[in-house]
Amino acid sequence: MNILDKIVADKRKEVDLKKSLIPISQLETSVLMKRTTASLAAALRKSNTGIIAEHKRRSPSKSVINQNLNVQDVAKGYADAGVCGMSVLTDGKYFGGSLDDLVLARASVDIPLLRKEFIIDEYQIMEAKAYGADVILLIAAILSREEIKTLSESAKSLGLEVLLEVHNEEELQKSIMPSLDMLGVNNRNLKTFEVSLDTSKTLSEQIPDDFVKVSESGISTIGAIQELKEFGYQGFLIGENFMKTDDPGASAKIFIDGLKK
Ligand SMILES: O=P(O)(O)OC[C@@H](O)[C@@H](O)c1c[nH]c2ccccc12
Repeated sequence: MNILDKIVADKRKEVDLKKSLIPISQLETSVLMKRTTASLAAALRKSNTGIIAEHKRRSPSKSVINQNLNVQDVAKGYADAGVCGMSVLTDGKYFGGSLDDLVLARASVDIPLLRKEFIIDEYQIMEAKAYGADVILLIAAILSREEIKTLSESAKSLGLEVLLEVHNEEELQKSIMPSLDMLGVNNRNLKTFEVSLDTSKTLSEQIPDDFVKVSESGISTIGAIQELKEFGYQGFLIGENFMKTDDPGASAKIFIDGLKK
């Protein structure tokens, strides 16, 4: 079994367990259910820099990245740096994240927050809203077209935006539908962990113009962003490059200031 299949198999068990312990009716009582959400797509469209900065403690590809940070400090640091949005990993087993990280980030900043998770069930979308997300990630590699449709429509009905992630042409072609807001191209193959920015470059022309294009993973230089912009990308998801430092917010600020020059 490849790593992605393993993650998804574990996720199904986790979601089934949580559903039986914390029913949706309970999630609905969160005060965060009633709030108006912020738009990441709009923030990216009007930005010249387009950085979405991620909170990621560890990953299956890199093991430990940084376990010593306080998520609220990271969130405030990213917001002060001028990012368009923040991505918060909520998977525990493989990425060391949690829904607590999301809710703590929500309590600290007003910028758009993306729940970075392996979403396979509408229950997780309810959770995303109840714990303060504005945007959810859907990964085409683990979902059928029908599932992408149901899940994205359910997100939209809660006022959440949808970032759909693809890694190849087949995933892209099966996924295009109006209930998506942003199309992300993951430069990292989630099955092999190979990273190449060429993935974003090759797929860019097949992404219809009505979606905001986001390039994800393996981005560490200003030059890379300048190049990706020429392929029509307006959003850039960066995790490790910031998280590996002692002060991810300060690192993001230096990076964003560099982009403005
Ligand atoms: O740390 P990086 O290489 O800058 O990558 C960030 C982000 O793109 C990556 O964490 C990611 C992209 N898609 C995912 C799906 C699940 C988990 C993680 C991811």
